[in-house]
Amino acid sequence: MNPLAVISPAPASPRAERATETATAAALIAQHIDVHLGGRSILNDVSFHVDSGEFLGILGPNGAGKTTLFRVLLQLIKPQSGSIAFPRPVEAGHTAIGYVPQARQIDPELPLHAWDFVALGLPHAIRPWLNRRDRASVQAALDLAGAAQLARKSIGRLSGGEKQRVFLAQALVRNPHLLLLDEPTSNLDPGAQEEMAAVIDRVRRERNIAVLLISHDVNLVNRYADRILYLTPRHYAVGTVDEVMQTSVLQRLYGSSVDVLRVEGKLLVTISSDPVPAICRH
Ligand SMILES: Nc1ncnc2c1ncn2[C@@H]1O[C@H](COP(=O)(O)OP(=O)(O)OP(=O)(O)O)[C@@H](O)[C@H]1O
Repeated sequence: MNPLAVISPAPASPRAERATETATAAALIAQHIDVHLGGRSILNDVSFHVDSGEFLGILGPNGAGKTTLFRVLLQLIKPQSGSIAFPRPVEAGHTAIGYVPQARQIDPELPLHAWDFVALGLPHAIRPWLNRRDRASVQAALDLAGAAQLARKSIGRLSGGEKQRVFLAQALVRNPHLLLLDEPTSNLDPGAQEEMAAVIDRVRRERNIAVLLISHDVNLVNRYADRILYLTPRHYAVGTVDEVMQTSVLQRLYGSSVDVLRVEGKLLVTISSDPVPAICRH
């Protein structure tokens, strides 16, 4: 197994050394993150890094702590222990993180064009006018997200896939080094999921943005992610899809009988239960 693929808990020092080795290209280094909420351990000694321009897929069952991890990275939750570093210096006109939260609800009657919705992501959006540079930033973000043709449409009237592009544009408007995307393809049909993932992949390549994308679709992630972080309530693994999506690795993560099958080039995860194995929703 690649030495970057780790199962928690693991000895502390080798991981710390690896994080230091990758510091030059890293957009994010998280080390030994522990989070307790409501008296429960949610994240247990989680360490990983993401390089600039890298696509890290985040998988795991409901309640594993994926969104909690994003909230930690956004500094909305302070971990009980551990450290987070964003090694890339944030130049003028850039920001460290762009974020698209999970399942954002928009009133269908909201009288706001997609263009204005993206402008709300600017640092000084609440003012009577936008200057030329602000307007250029909004247009560039819409172009990058493949949403330019939606600019003058009401945000509430857009389809699910169109809205996701506009959400992505808003997250891009301040030129982030890191994009946190919480299930941006959920509730989309397979074609729209594929389109959205392809747009995200293009964005990170063109702009050298590190992408962290939470998804329950291992096959979608498999097509685009350089590596995955697989979280379960007690343990985690990080590495390439081939390294992590193995029966032996998932059995250690889940602590139960799990099978990873490859059927016609697609990954299928089943949790064995009597009498019929259940297909696992990550
Ligand atoms: N503020 C809080 N106080 C107590 N428990 C919390 C809090 N926030 C989240 N949790 C719990 O932490 C666990 C992880 O939640 P989280 O939303 O991070 O999971 P997730 O992996 O993103 O799940 P899903 O795939 O369903 O979105 C859940 O059991 C949740 O109930």
